[in-house]
Amino acid sequence: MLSIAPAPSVAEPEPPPSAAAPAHIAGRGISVDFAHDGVVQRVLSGIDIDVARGSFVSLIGPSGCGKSTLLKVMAGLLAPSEGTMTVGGLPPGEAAKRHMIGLVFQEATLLPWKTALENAAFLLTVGGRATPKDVALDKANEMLRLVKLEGAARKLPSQLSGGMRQRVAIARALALDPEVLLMDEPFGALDAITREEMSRGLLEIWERTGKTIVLVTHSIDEAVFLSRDVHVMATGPARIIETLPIDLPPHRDEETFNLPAFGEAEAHLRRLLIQGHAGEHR
Ligand SMILES: Nc1ncnc2c1ncn2[C@@H]1O[C@H](COP(=O)(O)OP(=O)(O)OP(=O)(O)O)[C@@H](O)[C@H]1O
Repeated sequence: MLSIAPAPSVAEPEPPPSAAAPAHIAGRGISVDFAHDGVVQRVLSGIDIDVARGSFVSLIGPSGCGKSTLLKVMAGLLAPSEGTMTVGGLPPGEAAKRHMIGLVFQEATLLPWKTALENAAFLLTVGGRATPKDVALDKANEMLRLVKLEGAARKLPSQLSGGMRQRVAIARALALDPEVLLMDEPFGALDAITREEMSRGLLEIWERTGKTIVLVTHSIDEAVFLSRDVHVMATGPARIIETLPIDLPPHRDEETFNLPAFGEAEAHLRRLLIQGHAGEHR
């Protein structure tokens, strides 16, 4: 089980935002068009989304509906064709430049010739605001402790399991101390048990750090277990068809799966996804 060791310099979670607090991530009328052989395909259409500071939300929807595309707009990796996105009140590209955004993808994409520790330190050692190497390695060590991987600091990626590599990728993203963590199917390539362990570990990291987390996942269970809100997308072109607040106790553990509210949320999301696949919301 991925449990979390003390990490003294990590900020305590912030108090819950008041109803009047502006959204940490705010998208208004987001549309994205891609051109193929001169034909324009509208992938996202008029999406409005608000993510409160310190919240944990998931995006779920049928394969190919545009979840990753929406995450890329939040990350500043893709400019919307229409609409505006802000992160902490800034355009996402500007927020990314200020290290306000951390990214974790399905593949850990570690540098194979660097150790786990050096990989976790990597983003701190590149770019215009590079940190001195000893400071970067101290921070990376602290992050490896946070993801319970300090014992593997000197190992190369080829000597780590898939789950361990993904934990290094999470440590690397957290090392810059971003306000926002955007995660695209981070556990998609892992087996079911490792995936559950990683989910519980991620929840502990979120509870400790108070980051704003947006997770793209295909797993309804994972979305319900981890999220405060689940945004459900449908295809053709993608829209958010429902935002479901997850009515479960704030602290979640093994027992959470047995609560009636868990089963109800899961069944509701399953129905919405089936409708989304069938395009009933078009
Ligand atoms: N750079 C691109 N150029 C052209 N089309 C693209 C590009 N990126 C994504 N698409 C198209 O946009 C649509 C949405 O893709 P996206 O990866 O966002 O979906 P997704 O919901 O994340 O899918 P999955 O769940 O399978 O990962 C797809 O039809 C895809 O082919």
